Amino acid sequence: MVSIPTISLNDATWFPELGLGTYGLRGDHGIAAMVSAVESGYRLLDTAVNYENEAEVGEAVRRCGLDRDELLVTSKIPGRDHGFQKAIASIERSLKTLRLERIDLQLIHWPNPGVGRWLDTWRGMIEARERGLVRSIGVSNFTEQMLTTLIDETGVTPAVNQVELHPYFPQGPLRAFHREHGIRTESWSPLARRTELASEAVVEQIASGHGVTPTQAVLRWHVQIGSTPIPKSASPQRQIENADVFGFALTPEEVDALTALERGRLWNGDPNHHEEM
Ligand SMILES: NC(=O)C1=CN([C@@H]2O[C@H](COP(=O)(O)OP(=O)(O)OC[C@H]3O[C@@H](n4cnc5c(N)ncnc54)[C@H](OP(=O)(O)O)[C@@H]3O)[C@@H](O)[C@H]2O)C=CC1
Ligand SMILES: O=C(O)C(=O)[C@@H](O)[C@H](O)C(=O)CO
Repeated sequence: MVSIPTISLNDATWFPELGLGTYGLRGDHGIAAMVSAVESGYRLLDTAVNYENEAEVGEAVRRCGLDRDELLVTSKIPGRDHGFQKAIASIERSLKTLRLERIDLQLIHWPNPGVGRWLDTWRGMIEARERGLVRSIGVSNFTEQMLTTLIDETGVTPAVNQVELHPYFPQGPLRAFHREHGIRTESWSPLARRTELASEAVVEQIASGHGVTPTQAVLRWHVQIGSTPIPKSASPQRQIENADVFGFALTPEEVDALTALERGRLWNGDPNHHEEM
């Protein structure tokens, strides 16, 4: 079993330095994959209303037999549920589907600028936290400008911003903003969804120097730039490989060499334009 270290979020709750993405993990196979991840040491399961697997995530939490307080579940409000009351109702539906009494980290999945209600949605999440439905609140795919508005208008700083982040899109300016405001960065598609990243010469070279796999070198890079990666894997073996990145360290030069792979977003997901209902 791998021991995954934790950090403190800006609301003084704990948060792991690495978690499990669950997009595409559904049905009995999905539950088994999540349970095996928890048995390997994962303590954070990342879901969303739109993944249509909250029922499976809740079942995995119950089946793995750990004390509920030892596990964190993240879910995300979709664009169709934006608005103050609609956000609260969305969270209540998620709790019902999960069959859990609390969501540990609730995020706004995408700002959906065309809907134009992310600020009201944030206010709804603040209310949901006050009612004890969720423990921590954060956002996903928010820009510096949007984060500034949330903070200025409500006085509540998101605990987390989960964004596309990998060596091809290292998000330097956004990470600097997060650091300045005490927002934890979380990396989605941390392996760039297994595009050619793992076979980049520089990744292979760094990995072989440490006696680890290219995937482990990439995940270690996330840890060292201060972002929590949530790699998805359905395979128990690959889950262990992905989590086993806390026994070696990249040099600052190696971190920089991976960051230098930057070439931009891999998908058409600019939060200023992307709409996802
Ligand atoms: N907030 C947002 O807007 C978004 C959030 N997310 C979240 O981020 C999570 C992770 O991102 P995702 O897009 O899934 O992409 P990842 O970068 O995590 O890549 C997942 C792919 O890599 C493969 N893989 C995983 N580990 C290994 C390994 N060690 N060796 C070889 N192949 C491997 C997986 O296959 P296999 O399962 O067979 O191992 C899968 O095909 C999602 O599951 C979701 O929870 C994702 C997109 C957007
Ligand atoms: O997986 C998620 O959480 C998403 O939001 C995806 O739809 C993501 O936006 C995507 O796949 C973009 O191509």
